[in-house]
Amino acid sequence: MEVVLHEASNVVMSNGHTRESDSEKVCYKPVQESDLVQTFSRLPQKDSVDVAFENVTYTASLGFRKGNKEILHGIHGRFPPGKLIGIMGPSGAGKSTLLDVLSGYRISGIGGTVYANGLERNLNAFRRLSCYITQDDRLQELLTVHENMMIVADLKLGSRVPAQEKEAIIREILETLGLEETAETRAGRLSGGQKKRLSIALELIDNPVVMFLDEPTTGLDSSSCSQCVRLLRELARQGRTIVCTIHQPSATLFQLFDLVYVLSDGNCLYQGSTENLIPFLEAVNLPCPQYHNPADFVIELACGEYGAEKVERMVNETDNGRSHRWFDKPEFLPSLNKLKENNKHKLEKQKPAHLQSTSQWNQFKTLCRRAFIKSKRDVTLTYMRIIVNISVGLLFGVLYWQAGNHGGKVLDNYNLIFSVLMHQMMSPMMMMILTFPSELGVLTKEHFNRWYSLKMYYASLTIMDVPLSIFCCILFSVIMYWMTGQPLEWNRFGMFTALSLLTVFVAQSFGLMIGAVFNVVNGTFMGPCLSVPMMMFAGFGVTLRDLPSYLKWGSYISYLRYGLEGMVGAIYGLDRPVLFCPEEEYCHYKYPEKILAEIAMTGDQFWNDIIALLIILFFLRTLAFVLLRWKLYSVR
Ligand SMILES: Nc1ncnc2c1ncn2[C@@H]1O[C@H](COP(=O)(O)OP(=O)(O)OP(=O)(O)O)[C@@H](O)[C@H]1O
Repeated sequence: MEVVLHEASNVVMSNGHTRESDSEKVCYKPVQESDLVQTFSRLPQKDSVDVAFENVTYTASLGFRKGNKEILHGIHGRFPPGKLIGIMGPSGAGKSTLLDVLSGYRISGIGGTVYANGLERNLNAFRRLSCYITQDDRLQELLTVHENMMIVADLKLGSRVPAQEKEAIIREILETLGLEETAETRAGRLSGGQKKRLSIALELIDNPVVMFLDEPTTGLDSSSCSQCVRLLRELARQGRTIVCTIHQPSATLFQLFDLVYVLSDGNCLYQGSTENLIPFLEAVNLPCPQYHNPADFVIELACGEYGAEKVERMVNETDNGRSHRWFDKPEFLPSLNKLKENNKHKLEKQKPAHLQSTSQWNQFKTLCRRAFIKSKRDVTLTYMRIIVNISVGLLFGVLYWQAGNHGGKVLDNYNLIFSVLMHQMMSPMMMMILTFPSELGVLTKEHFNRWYSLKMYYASLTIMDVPLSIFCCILFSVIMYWMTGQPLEWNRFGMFTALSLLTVFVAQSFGLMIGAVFNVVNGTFMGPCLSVPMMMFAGFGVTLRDLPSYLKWGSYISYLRYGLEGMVGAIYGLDRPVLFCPEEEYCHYKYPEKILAEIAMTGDQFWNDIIALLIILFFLRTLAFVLLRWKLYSVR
């Protein structure tokens, strides 16, 4: 399929005239059954959507006792299908906020009504037809363009579409977007314009009929900007409603938009066709100076450079977006009531459905596959984890050489057990705190665009790390256990390793909980800070017997306490015989019961410790999920 990017149909001249080019001019017509998105023949076909909004307000909370701030002040608007619509305005005018409200990304602090085809928007149904492309391209940079597309095809189309058909869909989209040459290039190595096109391509897989794009041209050079806007225009021509915010477009870029919606400080200054902007300015007695880019001029007006009274005049003329007078052929614009009549029967047929298009199992499988490819591509962290575990194991081995079977080195061995716990706690926890926050941006975008449910993302995140964690833990335990001369009995080694592994999993969950809530800087501070009480209550410095009664609760919630108690039991419990002691030495703790009594442990609590660690693990994993969910929704 060829790349077909039409030239602009009308060129706006600064004298207010428009020059018609040879491409077809699209008029508004009522949305009907036949208004299907025709291009991308292989994609699921859907009806076009006419988006309208009335009296929309958005009030942001400024924080505890700081009150609220109204950002959008009861604006109205109409975004018909088949049009490329640009939301323009100076910085801080409320463009992104309006886009967030219309796309359904913002869910709190909103007033007014948003309509889809004349019917009050049902948020979930609307989200199934739309997508949101963020300003920063949150892509899987380690995956190639084709892999990215295939993963999304698997997530969105599932197994009901055969692999061959998916390949054909991907090829069609990549060719249309001019990305076929880069199919085998990693997303991280693409140019800015290519990344933007890939972001669009990924969303096109399930053929959304409404596309919201936040500043798609930011960071692109003029030729990539124009290529990107032309592409959006072409996608709009296929029946989609494409709404994007745009900062200050050049005259060439401006003319590519069909409709513009100009905001100034949360009010609508102008709503209408691009070519009607100049006549509109003349009508409000603010003619655009000759040879001046009308887009620049209207932004200058919106900034208040020519006085607040002029802004008010324009807001009054458009009736804050209620007026459709400046649309191209407004007489063809169907009324909301008419749209409602035409689409009422669809509302009745609507069945509640999941936001995601495929089964949970399919999402889980695909996310695991993606995580596997990513870990194969970037093996640095994997190697580092293996190397750290080998090095620390060797270091402990050398430092505490054969301390485990020596009656004179029991206290050293006790210190070693605590150090092992420190190692098993700190590295997994810090790894999660440092890596997880960088995933949040991508997760927010993909989750909002309904690629997968949070549950399945979380399940794949939990499962995918298990094999490497087990491998690293066993590797470390074997080296350290053997070199430090711990009792060479399978059951003791098994108990020791099981407790190490559970400590690793609990620490990972603890790190995930912190990483889900805090950014890297705050998390790096909070992680070790919150770990200090865990160490204090582990029974290492102050034995559990000597803990003041009012602090006893601390020992029940410290997961290190169960790790320490269990490991000491595995090494010195189970009726271990008298330890080796050279004749010339005095070995105070050569009877294992003596050390157990000294540190107030019985050595037979293994199963209790395992159960306690499992309960803590379950609790922390659940809490981390709840916090992650809260984090994802709190920003909205
Ligand atoms: N959650 C919030 N709390 C407080 N103020 C907010 C919040 N969200 C947005 N604002 C304010 O609302 C105004 C509009 O913000 P918005 O991001 O929509 O502007 P914009 O037109 O997209 O600007 P830019 O082009 O610079 O991105 C700004 O003054 C911003 O500071």
